[in-house]
Amino acid sequence: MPSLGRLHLITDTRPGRDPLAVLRAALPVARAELVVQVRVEDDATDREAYELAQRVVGLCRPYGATCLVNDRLHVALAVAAAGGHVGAEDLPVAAARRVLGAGAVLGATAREPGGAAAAVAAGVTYLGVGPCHATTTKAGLPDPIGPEGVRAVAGAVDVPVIAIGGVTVASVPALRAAGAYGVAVVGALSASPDPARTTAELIEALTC
Ligand SMILES: Cc1ncc(COP(=O)(O)OP(=O)(O)O)c(N)n1
Ligand SMILES: Cc1nc(C(=O)O)sc1CCOP(=O)(O)O
Ligand SMILES: [Mg+2]
Repeated sequence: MPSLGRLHLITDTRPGRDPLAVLRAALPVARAELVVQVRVEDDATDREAYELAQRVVGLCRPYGATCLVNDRLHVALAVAAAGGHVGAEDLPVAAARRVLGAGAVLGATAREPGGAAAAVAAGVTYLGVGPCHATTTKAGLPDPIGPEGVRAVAGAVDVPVIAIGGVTVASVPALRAAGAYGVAVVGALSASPDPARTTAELIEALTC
């Protein structure tokens, strides 16, 4: 399995957003360091998810970037994505691993060390850990765990920890210092007036 990219861009498919424009700006900058997670709204159809994921796979290929699909693992298989991401309301990790196969990239959400260790034992490639900071992108999340919450998880597992939730360029150093291997962002890129520049800043903060 190739090494995991450090910058995870999660597609923002809320009304008025243009996830493919953001992706086109980020790809030439981040290249193989970019992991794109196709995440659609809950009320999106499988056909919509499939068509978006197909386009993302095609855009990622020339840059060696990785495409994952959130929740809908049948869509991941259908577009030959590199893998998928699951959380507490999705398929259990062991089942997701069986669906995707041994060679796939499989991420799972973890919010504390116990859940993280269980996900590792069940076969994840990486963990999405958060919410690190307050976010307006997703409702219904628990209170932010901050860098200290990331530190607790990172210290308990031996897979890459991807910090998520309210992550900005400014918050990356503290998250890295806490043991995060990389970060996942929605708003930091989709709301940026200059996504290419913000990508460069995120990559610099993640790799310096
Ligand atoms: C990298 C990463 N971490 C966490 C999540 C959240 O997944 P989940 O808890 O399943 O919530 P939804 O994204 O499905 O609403 C993620 N997607 N990516
Ligand atoms: C989809 C998602 N999952 C989270 C979690 O903590 O499980 S936080 C989140 C949204 C991240 O968006 P932004 O970068 O705009 O804060
Ligand atoms: Mg999910």
